[in-house]
Amino acid sequence: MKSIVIGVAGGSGSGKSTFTNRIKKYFGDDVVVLYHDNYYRSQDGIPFEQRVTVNYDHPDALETDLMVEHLKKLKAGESIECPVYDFAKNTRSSQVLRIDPKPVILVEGILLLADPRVRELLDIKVYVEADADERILRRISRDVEERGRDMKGIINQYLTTVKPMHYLYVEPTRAKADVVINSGKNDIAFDLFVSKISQILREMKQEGLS
Ligand SMILES: Nc1ncnc2c1ncn2[C@@H]1O[C@H](COP(=O)(O)OP(=O)(O)O)[C@@H](O)[C@H]1O
Ligand SMILES: Nc1ccn([C@@H]2O[C@H](COP(=O)(O)O)[C@@H](O)[C@H]2O)c(=O)n1
Repeated sequence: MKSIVIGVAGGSGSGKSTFTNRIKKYFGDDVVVLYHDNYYRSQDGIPFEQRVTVNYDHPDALETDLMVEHLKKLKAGESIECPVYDFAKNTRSSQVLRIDPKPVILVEGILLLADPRVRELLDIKVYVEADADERILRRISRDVEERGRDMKGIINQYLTTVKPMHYLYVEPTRAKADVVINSGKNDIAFDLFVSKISQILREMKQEGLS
């Protein structure tokens, strides 16, 4: 099976998942999503109090080697067993997720475009942009509602690591993108991607490649 791989990067809270999930919902079984977040390193060896002090916005916090290996396998038509990250515990859960290859592979993550090995595997590179104040406001709601965090911790993490790492590692990768979209809820960008992906799927089906 031949696949097209689309990478979606951008700051935390920019709307990457919103955009990616909308594409996934539209195309259903033709699309698989690989979340770089699931490749955050296991912290089982250190106590919880120490886990909350880790810099999760530095490239070293992620096991990108494993994601690159998995992405290569998916591209080669092989299934993978993806780790599943538990944000409330700041470590990997005991679950793994079997992911089967599909004609469209979406890969999503803040630091996706920071790694040349990942960039090399992407056919289309997208950067989702949003103002810093909107990103932090969205992150506060999301982290409280879905990631088991409190305000004090969110603010401290934002000021000590999230913000400085964003300007050091995430924002510079905007220049590596083929397409920069303003907000994950951008209907024009969504329509353009639907039409591009539909065209690619049609060509793959005509050539008998998917
Ligand atoms: N353009 C937008 N307007 C309002 N809320 C948004 C917008 N984009 C995303 N959100 C909300 O912000 C939160 C974070 O968005 P998400 O897509 O998960 O960001 P990311 O994956 O980049 O961290 C979600 O609750 C989402 O519904
Ligand atoms: N244990 C962890 C691991 C990561 N984070 C934060 O997640 C952010 C990336 O995910 P998005 O869905 O927001 O793109 C990143 O900014 C890390 O700070 C965390 O808080 N805890």
